[in-house]
Amino acid sequence: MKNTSSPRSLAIQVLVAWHDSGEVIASHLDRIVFGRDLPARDRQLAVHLVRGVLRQLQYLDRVLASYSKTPPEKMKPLTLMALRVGILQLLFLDRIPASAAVNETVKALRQARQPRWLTGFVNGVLRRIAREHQEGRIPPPGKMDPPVRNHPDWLVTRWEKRFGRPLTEAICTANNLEPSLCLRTNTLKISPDELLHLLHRKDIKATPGRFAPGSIILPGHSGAVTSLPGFDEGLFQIQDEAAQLASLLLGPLRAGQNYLDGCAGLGGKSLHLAALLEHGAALTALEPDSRRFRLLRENLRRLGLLDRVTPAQTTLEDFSARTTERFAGILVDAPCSGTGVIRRQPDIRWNRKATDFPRYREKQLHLLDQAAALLASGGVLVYTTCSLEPEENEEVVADFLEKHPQFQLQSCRELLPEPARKLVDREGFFRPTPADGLDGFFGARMVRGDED
Ligand SMILES: C[S@@+](CC[C@H](N)C(=O)[O-])C[C@H]1O[C@@H](n2cnc3c(N)ncnc32)[C@H](O)[C@@H]1O
Repeated sequence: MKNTSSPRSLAIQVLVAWHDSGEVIASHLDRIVFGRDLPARDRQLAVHLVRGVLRQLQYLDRVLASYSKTPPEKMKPLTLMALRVGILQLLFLDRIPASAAVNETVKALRQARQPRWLTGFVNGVLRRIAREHQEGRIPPPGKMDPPVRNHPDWLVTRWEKRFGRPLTEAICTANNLEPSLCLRTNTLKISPDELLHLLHRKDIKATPGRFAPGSIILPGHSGAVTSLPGFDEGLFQIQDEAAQLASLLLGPLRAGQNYLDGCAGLGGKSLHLAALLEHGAALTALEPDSRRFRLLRENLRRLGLLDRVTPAQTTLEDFSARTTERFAGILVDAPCSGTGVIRRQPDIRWNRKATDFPRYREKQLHLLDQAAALLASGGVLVYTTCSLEPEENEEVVADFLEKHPQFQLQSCRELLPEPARKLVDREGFFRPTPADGLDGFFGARMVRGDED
């Protein structure tokens, strides 16, 4: 498709590239939308359209199927994505007039040099859908027969077996809504109350989070996070409350002790752990991926934490092979399928296969084995994922404990503030789901006893 930069065109280009490559949507958004000099409004609309299509994909196709003789699965990706982007605007984006939704979508196809018969077909389908929607004849996803969940059937079936139907429905519903942005206050620089004041002074709607101390929710905020007041000064980081609570599971981070974040990524939890260190305690943060490591360093610098945290670009395996140091606590926030964060990364539901879970499990167990060897006697090992799947969570912990009988499971309950304790199950695992208004997470805390 020719590179044009209207928001509809860009959204269609991103979705086609995602369809053709099978790569995560973020890489295409980075290249096609963020890598371009665009007015902020256009960028926001393009992103909104992409994310909306991914959240409503099955529903959009069900609606489309009733207005087109060619079934959606037989259409060329470009036609299909344009129709999905068009229908999304008609059915979900009230602030866009129907005429603009239709005309601009058709224009994007013309700019992509599509033949007249095709633009005519798309125009006709979208106009009929617009008319029938105005007449109230298109039922919403939950009122379709059968209801549309906008998740692959295999995943819904798997969740229904474990969670039951009501909780599965609640999770799917939450995953189909744009979640609010959540901040973690950098309490080393500002108090949560002062940060709330600062946001309110700029007319930004902000409320304290329900579970994590120092968390702030920005309901309905859709602008760039970099333009929020206090971003450049490092007064906060973006982090869901569930992830904020997960860091607390390693606590308390005692004076004079050394701690390790074995899979630091961009530093979400390292930044938080750094703020929790008691006097003289230190944190080492490992991340092998060069792009992530660069962003980890940038984040540590922005929040003013480079004196508390030593970042190292390496794998846990290489680090373990080189060091003789033993740590009082290690966090393994392992790579995972991410089925708990589908509401923030809506493409995950379409990118995953059931056969992915055993592959992740193997890597997760391997990382825990590596971490175990680096832990001092009496040390704490915290294992977290943003997956809802047992293969990656309690089954990994069970395998690990069987292999390492010197470790004992401890309940996560006591480590969490009162409102968050209900997110811990009977076995002591931390297990929020999107139905709690949080990202889906898993956390286990294990303590190393005497050597065997
Ligand atoms: C779930 S992400 C970490 C997220 C991060 N803790 C946060 O809170 O933002 C997992 C990270 O593990 C890294 N990783 C993958 N293999 C690794 C290994 N062998 N050793 C250490 N880190 C690894 C990945 O590059 C990825 O950034």
